Amino acid sequence: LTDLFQPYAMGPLTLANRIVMAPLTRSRALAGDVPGPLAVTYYTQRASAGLIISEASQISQQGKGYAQTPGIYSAAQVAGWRKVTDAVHAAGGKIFIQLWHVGRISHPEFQPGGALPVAPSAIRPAGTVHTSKGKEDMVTPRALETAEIPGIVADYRKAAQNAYDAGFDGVEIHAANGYLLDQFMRDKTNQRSDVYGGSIENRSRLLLEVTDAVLSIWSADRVGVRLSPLSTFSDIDDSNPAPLFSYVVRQLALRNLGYLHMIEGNTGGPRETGRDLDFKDLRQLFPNTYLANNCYTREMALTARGNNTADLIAFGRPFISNPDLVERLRRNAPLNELDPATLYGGGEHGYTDYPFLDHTRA
Ligand SMILES: C=C(C(=O)O)c1ccccc1
Repeated sequence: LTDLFQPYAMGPLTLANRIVMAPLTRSRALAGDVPGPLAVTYYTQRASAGLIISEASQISQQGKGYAQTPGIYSAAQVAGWRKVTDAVHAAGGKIFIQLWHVGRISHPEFQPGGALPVAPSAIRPAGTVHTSKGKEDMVTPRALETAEIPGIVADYRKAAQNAYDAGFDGVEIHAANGYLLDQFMRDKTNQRSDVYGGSIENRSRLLLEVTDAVLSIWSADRVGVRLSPLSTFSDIDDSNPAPLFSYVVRQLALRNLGYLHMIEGNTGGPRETGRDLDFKDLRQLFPNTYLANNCYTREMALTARGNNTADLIAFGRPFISNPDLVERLRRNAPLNELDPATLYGGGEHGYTDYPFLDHTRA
């Protein structure tokens, strides 16, 4: 018998079950990068998740790297998100927002005044970015001055306050998948010689300063951090991830954060990378909730609970095509297939029109 579908106490919150909707970029924000009415429907349809973590939401325009991703730095964005959180709460759900700064994974088209994207060091990422002109190579970013860092920390603090004003139940700091905070932590992208570069302590400094800024707004039990120690997504990597992420997890544990959200393996798969890092070791360092993610199936989630290798399991793509994923997993019912053509951009097709098991619900 499994407890996967039983309530779970996470600090002041009681989650209806141990199934979490992972953050999923859908590129459907409206003008001003405001979540629109379809977002209200989309998240409300999925409110049966024990916890919803919103799509990554940029803390400033500088933190934006993709078309139509929502922000959490303007009054209009806060008002848009308020409609989402009110509707999710009315449906009995719980929702955190993921705070995002893309760093170098961007393009001047998205940047204030057409400026270069910013990063710990001026190292051009391999890969392309979708701009209005189509797929373009990414550019060499500008290395941030040491004096600019406090301003970015302040942007995270303000975004955390905005998240509170927008009615979220908590915030997740996005420190995964090769974006700004990950770029600072990993030595492939951070070759700074100031207090934010070189040693593990220095490369982890920005994440911890951001975490402390968020903790000046939110109680620790409503704050999570997402990490992807072995991911190479967005051309990120580190020469020695085990000691780096052991240090980071210990530091997050000292802050008594509500949860650690771990992408186990390479983002989107494979889970096995052959690298010398054991996620069980990282979990042992963290006393509170461990939220495991990356290609989990129903069987893997049941096994994870059976072996207690994770407290909560986050599902991404399955939640896109199955608004009632929890009920389908509970019944071991068939899952709707994901339509990759409607993952990013567009309107309701592939967003709010996936069917429920009991077809009475639209
Ligand atoms: C925020 C993302 C992440 O964390 O990987 C993302 C962004 C664009 C496409 C897919 C995923």
